[in-house]
Amino acid sequence: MMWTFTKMHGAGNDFVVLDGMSQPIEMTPERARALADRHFGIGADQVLLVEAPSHPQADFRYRIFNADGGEVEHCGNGARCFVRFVHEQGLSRRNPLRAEICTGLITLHESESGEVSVDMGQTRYGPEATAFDAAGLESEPCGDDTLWRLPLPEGGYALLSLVGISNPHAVQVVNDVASAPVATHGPHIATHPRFRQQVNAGFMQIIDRHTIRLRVYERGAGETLACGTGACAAAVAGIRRGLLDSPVRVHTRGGPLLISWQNERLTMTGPAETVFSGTVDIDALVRRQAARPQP
Ligand SMILES: N[C@H](CCC[C@H](N)C(=O)O)C(=O)O
Repeated sequence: MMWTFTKMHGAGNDFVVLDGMSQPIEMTPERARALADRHFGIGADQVLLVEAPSHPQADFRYRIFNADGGEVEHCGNGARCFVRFVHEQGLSRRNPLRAEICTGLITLHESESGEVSVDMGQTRYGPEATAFDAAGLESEPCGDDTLWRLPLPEGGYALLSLVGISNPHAVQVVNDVASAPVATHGPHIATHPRFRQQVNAGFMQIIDRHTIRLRVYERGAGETLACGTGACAAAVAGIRRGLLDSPVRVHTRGGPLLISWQNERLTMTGPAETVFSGTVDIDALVRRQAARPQP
């Protein structure tokens, strides 16, 4: 079966975007993995699927699949690309758009300059918001936040803020993101059994009260050049810890994002880029990848 797709990115976090309105698309973990594979497929951090909504007030349903094939709750950079895609493909001229995600509705607005602002929906905190098993674990208060001491393989512990932006985040402060142990502590935290649904592991460096640098080891994708929900989680954690004030400019390896958090309303603003479009024989792609010799 031939699928038309568009390759896009938001601050370097890249996506395969599919219009499930004009073509019959049934997404499976195998198909998402095959599309996202950077050597045998198209290559992306996530696959985004645009569908007709089931919520009466939504314009579209917006589904997100990580490179490992898992369907997840939210993707901030993807949301900006989603609204650009809908407008570019002529699926709707509405602006702002209302998209249905698993926890409700988010509102997206594309400005004349091409920047996109997203009302990121609900923000929650703590173990309940991140499916974290805190039993028997030490914690410490920090401003309005609670920091959890997650033991590290080499001894010591990571001091984590737990934030839900519909998807789960564990954020820590580091002295220097460039030298932070993202490649080792990232997967340790992201796949730690205490996180029953795994977690996105954020490493933020405080520059001043309105500026941070951030790296995120993403659940189901590994380190990405940018993570929109991760930028939101880091800004919220920093504000709750008393280290930051809204708005927060978040410098990621793929570019800057602006996060505003006022009266519990969380807004992210940033770029969305279309790279190319194409067609792919999805069944042949999955078949070829299934036939690959195992190392
Ligand atoms: N890896 C995330 C989904 C993508 C989030 C990120 N790409 C963003 O821009 O928010 C998760 O498993 O919750």
